[in-house]
Amino acid sequence: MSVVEERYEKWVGHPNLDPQYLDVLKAMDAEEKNDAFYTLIEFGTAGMRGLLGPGTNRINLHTIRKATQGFANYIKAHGEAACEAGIAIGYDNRHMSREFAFDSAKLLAKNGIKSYVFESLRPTPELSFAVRELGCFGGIMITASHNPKEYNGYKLYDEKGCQLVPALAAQVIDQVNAIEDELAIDTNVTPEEEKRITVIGKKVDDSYYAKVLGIQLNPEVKKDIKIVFSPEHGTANIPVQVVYRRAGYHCIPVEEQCSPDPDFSNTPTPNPEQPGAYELALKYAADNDADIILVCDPDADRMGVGVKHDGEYVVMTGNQSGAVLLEYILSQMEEKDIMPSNPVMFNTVVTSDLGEKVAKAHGVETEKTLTGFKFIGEKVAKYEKTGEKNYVFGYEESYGSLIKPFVRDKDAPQACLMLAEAAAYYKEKGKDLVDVLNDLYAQHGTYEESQVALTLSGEAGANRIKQILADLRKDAPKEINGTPVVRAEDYNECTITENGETTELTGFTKSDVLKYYLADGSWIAVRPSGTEPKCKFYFCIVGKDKEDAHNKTLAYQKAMAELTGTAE
Ligand SMILES: O=P(O)(O)OC[C@H]1O[C@H](O)[C@H](O)[C@@H](O)[C@@H]1O
Repeated sequence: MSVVEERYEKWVGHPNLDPQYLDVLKAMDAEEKNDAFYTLIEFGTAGMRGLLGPGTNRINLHTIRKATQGFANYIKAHGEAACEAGIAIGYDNRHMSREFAFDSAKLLAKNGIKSYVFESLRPTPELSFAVRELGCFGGIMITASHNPKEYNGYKLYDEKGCQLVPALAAQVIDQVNAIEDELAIDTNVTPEEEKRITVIGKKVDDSYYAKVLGIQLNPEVKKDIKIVFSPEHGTANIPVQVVYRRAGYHCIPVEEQCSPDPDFSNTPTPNPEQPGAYELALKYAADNDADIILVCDPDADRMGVGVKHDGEYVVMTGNQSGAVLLEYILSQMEEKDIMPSNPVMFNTVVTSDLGEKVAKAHGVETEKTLTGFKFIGEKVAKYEKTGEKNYVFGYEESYGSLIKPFVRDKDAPQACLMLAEAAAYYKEKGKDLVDVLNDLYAQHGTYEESQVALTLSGEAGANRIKQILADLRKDAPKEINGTPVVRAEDYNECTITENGETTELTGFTKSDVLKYYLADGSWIAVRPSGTEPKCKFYFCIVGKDKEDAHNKTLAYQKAMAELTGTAE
């Protein structure tokens, strides 16, 4: 019997299989079976994420229990104090999120570990906040963030409110892998054990909202702006609306997308990276003559921005909104003379260079990390301890940013408040946020950042993605679209190749990323997504003007597609 068959038979025949899964298992065809069982679901960029359904490669009660039992063993290995400090647990609006959260709490309770579970859905950043606010040993967030409705996921946090970085995740994974039978784990608790579970809500909310309101740099700014806001059926709804109300901003919610809905019924996609997320908000904006549009992903760690500019709405990329936020924050810090000593800003190796230039112009150093806000969270905690550098901002191209590090993950409620403040501030000066971006281009060069993400699902897709990277390694491009590659970085082999010489690339955990710097100041990077079945190509292209940058982008995109055999 093949491994797939063996695993499948074990699940179908197991007395502990949760009844909801039996019919689905029985109805699987060969391909579905293979996909559900060919591997064991793994931890990626942001924890464990996958399709909902039965199988070892799926998110379901049994794989979640296996992960939680592994986490419980890891907590117990840290002693009684860790079990007493307990784990904060949050969840979003997705199918099974609440069930997974309370099921995990019960399993922790059976293991003698306390937990603090939110009474209803909450943002990922609030969970990160709650970990430290409640003095917990760690946290669990049940969410698949921006993925489609068929997905769910499991993010783990350490006691600093930061998602587990690879070195810590590896310790948990060892514990998880040591569990042989995920179906044997049961979560029935005695009344005595159940006392270890505490339901939390308003008190933590109020502390979090107070902190969010505290980030304002110009609370007295004239709040003469209209904001259309969509939580995309997710967790941002209440927090963002409360924060706006308390701060005095006029926010027009996209009513159809405010109710928590696991099917995301009234939005084509809840992902601010995709145009569909803005469709309804754009209609609201036009009807209400709004100044800005803000949309958050379901777990409220990402924010997408639309801006009315010359009578039209322009949707910004994460690189653009990040650069604008950065410019606003740094310029205000300077103006108010509150820039800390040794200021540092964080972004990632696939974030546009524009941010680094903006930071430099304000005397702020940039440190780059791999993709995954956990790496930024880790640095925040490190520098807070050493006092060596002072955090001023962190963001990624994937629409996530963090203004103040009382949260150690991306925080959309904070970003929504600061973006509104920036819009109001510049409006008083006769500018919109696209004008601010254009000023940055004029000062630092015109950039066009884009991403081509190829969806390659299942085992075959995963292999294809590996092959694309392997082929690029085997036959490294010397030029792309006729422009010489002047430097190549391989984050897996840890090498830099420049002027025919290869040196060591240090400072990063090994990761399957390739980055090519071109003679015209542009760069292109390739990596597999760690949250979705996608191969991502990133383009950061510099041009003489917008048209030039755009034409070059199209040419580079075509050249990369040809080079990797991925042209349609
Ligand atoms: O490119 P991926 O591996 O899919 O990751 C894209 C993004 O996913 C999540 O939102 C993470 O929290 C981010 O830190 C990351 O940038």
